[in-house]
Amino acid sequence: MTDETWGQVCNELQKAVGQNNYTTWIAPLELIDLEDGIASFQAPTKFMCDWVSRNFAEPILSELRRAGISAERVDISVPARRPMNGTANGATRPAVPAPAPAPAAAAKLRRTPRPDEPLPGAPLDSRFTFDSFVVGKPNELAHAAAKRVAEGGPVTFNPLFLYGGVGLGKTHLMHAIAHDLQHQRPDLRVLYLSAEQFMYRFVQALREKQIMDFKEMFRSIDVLMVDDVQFIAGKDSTQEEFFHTFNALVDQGKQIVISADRAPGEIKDLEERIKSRLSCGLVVDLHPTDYELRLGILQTKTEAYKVQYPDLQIAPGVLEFVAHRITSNVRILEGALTRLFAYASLIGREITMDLAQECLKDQLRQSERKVTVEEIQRKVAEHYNVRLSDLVGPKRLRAIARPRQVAMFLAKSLTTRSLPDIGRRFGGRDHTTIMHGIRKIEELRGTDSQLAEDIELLRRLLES
Ligand SMILES: Nc1ncnc2c1ncn2[C@@H]1O[C@H](COP(=O)(O)OP(=O)(O)OP(=O)(O)O)[C@@H](O)[C@H]1O
Repeated sequence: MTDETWGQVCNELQKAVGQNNYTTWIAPLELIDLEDGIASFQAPTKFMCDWVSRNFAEPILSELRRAGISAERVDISVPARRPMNGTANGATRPAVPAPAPAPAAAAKLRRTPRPDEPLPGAPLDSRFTFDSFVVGKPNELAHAAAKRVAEGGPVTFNPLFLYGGVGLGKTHLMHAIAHDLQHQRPDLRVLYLSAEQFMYRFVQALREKQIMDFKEMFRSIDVLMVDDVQFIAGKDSTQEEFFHTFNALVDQGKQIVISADRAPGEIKDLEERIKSRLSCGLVVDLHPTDYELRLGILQTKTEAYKVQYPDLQIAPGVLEFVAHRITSNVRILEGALTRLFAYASLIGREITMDLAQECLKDQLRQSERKVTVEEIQRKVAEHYNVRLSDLVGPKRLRAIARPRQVAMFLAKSLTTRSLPDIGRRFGGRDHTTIMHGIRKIEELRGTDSQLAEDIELLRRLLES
């Protein structure tokens, strides 16, 4: 392949993967060879080699093919280094030594990274923008805080700590911040990476004796975003380095955004000093989705699908049904919608309620509540600070009777147990007593907002 053809392939790749990804991941590659359908490249580091192989091999192959080059496989390696003490720990060596890079390339690979070089973070998902993020009660604070950071103005809270369960939009918001900053403040050096990648790069820098480069690179960043920070818990030297990086950046007034699956204080095996540093800024919880947010997300994504499948009709009530029944997280909700559209387009039928039930039966079964009456009793007793034995016992004091009725109400609405069955689990009460308890709560819920809140909170706790 001529340099000119490779240049054209690069131009196309730039369009396909985006400027940022291209500069960070593709530009540093050195094309070494193209033989027997194998396109061989060298990458400056092992990390880069793994990342590009995993994420960019496909686009490279398809652009090569579009340029008329028959390529079956992309092979990326790092330049062979002379082992310091025999072979590296059990590492297998390639059967054929990797070709030596051209002198210019070798010089490039050994050069110490300078602060003005592109940052080796993780690629950003172009779909994760503020425009595509649906805002509702459970995520409005997180969204507002992320928007503030994305303006790139003076740092008002540091760090911004976003936490919440799986698939609730933490990564989406972080990518959205990075996209906006790239657009509005191209002068800022923004780095997004997962805590796992932070560790990987740190360990690699230690191994390659490039720890000063590592420190210098991380301290040159204006906005650092680290996803899933719980990953570094229990990893002592990574935590130590993270702590120093964090402090150095905060001292320089640089913005930090962190995400985790739980609040800083609740991350097990994370050093106390890190917990307290992480709690210093704004800590925001992404709550589990509620019905309105799920419906909003489904409606927004359906609009996009209608462009893709203009002939498909969706019957009234289907989105409401899905929003009602699939409550686990947004990733699963999105998966259900994708499946629905793909299925309907394959069989060429309107998306009706029947079709949705048929097509999503596995997802619906999985999300069926499996909460037990005993669990409900335990949680209610905890919440109202009464003894479990009292909750199911005979005492008639209001302070116990009311929580008992709440537990009966939740048992009826969250399980499939019959009234006599529930009665048996409440100390052998008659089914009419259970019915009376449920009615009482239904009635009070309309007038007593505290009670309504308690029930909503308990329901969420039990369903999460
Ligand atoms: N409010 C929202 N509006 C639109 N899409 C959303 C919203 N919340 C989440 N999503 C989508 O749900 C999927 C999962 O979100 P994301 O990857 O950000 O979750 P996460 O909180 O980082 O979870 P994890 O901890 O598992 O990585 C993504 O496709 C994302 O675009």
